[in-house]
Amino acid sequence: MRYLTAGESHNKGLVAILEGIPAGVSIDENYINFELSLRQGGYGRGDRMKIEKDRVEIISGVRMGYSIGSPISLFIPNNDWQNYKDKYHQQGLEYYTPRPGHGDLPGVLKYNFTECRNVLERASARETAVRVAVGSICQQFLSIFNIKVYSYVLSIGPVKIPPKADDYTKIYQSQFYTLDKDRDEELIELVDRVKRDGDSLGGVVETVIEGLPPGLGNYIQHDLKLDGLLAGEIMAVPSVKGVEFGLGFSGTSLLGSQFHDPIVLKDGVKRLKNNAGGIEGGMSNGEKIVIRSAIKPIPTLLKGMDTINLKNKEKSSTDYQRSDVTVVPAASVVIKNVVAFVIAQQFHLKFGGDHLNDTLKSYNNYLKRIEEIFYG
Ligand SMILES: Cc1cc2nc3c(=O)[nH]c(=O)nc-3n(C[C@H](O)[C@H](O)[C@H](O)COP(=O)(O)O)c2cc1C
Ligand SMILES: C=C(O[C@@H]1CC(C(=O)O)=C[C@@H](OP(=O)(O)O)[C@H]1O)C(=O)O
Repeated sequence: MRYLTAGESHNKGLVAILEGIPAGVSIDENYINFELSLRQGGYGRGDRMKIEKDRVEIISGVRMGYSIGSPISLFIPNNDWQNYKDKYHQQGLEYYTPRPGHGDLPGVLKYNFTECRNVLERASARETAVRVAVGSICQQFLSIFNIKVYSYVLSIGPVKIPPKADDYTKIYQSQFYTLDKDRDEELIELVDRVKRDGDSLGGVVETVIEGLPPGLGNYIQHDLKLDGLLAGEIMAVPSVKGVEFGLGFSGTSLLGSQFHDPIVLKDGVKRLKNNAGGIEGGMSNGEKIVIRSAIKPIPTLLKGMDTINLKNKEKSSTDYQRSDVTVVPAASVVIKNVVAFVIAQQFHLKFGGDHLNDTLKSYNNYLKRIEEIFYG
């Protein structure tokens, strides 16, 4: 299973081709659109989100609501194209002040451009919309096997907002940790203050994968390891600067006897705790996979940052049009969906099947074989 995307932030729209979903999977366009709307939300988004109303058009690979095994191609229009179409292919959109933290400077140097427009159009996280569409198809495939992926915000800037017990129902239903006006008052004040100051915020997202069998990924080769594959795909989300599994960095101060998770037989092989975060030796071990991702603050700042103007090579401040102040909630939706892609890919690699029924048969045989190891 693989996918590619194309599209620029202010051009006509975004495209993806997802290959490898077996035939016979029910594909609900409304669910894709629901996930797209979640990605657009979250406190701290900027004015661009008032222009866009992301909806997917499925161009191929689905007939009468079911996948047919052919590549699934997707299109999401950019509404902002209406404001750009007269000037997009003309002079006048040049951007000469590369923003620290964005792709502007390395992109310009790499491609021998004289200004940043070509870089920022594609480096923009606008492209994550179509990755969410891909991932939400993968989620629909995984849900047939009762595998769930969800993400929520743990903190924004210095303010911690870990979900309380009740919140998990909300997370399951909307698959998203919406900010609550009363409970998250401190956070809302923080975002408002930082916005007034012309600055931006990052934060931490947690992602959980539930219902995975043991044995996805592989220990036999470096590029087959599940944690490596997940980390690579998550790190490729714009703004993500760190990924940890289970206890991650905080586990480094523990002794081995405290860190590792004892194995017991209780309705199957289980662990008494999950410090490993569900992955050992590059394979799922049957426990929940728990991942935390660090999201850096947004690079485009109203108050500007020191830079060099590429036109006259003089010291300058970055130019500002508009920007998000924080995208931690939106990033949580993107991360959930890129994770869903990796899990669907690895699941299908292990169990195969051109038609869903073949995948189901192979999966059930595997579960039976594992059960027989312990219960005959
Ligand atoms: C959903 C989402 C929206 C974003 N919105 C903005 C934005 O409005 N302005 C901005 O400068 N960066 C924004 N970013 C972050 C940049 O895209 C990102 O920092 C940049 O592409 C550089 O990549 P890197 O942070 O991975 O190094 C956003 C990121 C995400 C995930
Ligand atoms: C359009 C989206 O995010 C954009 C990502 C982004 C960036 O630099 O990454 C910059 C902003 O775009 P603009 O400069 O047009 O306001 C964000 O709005 C989106 O998430 O759909």
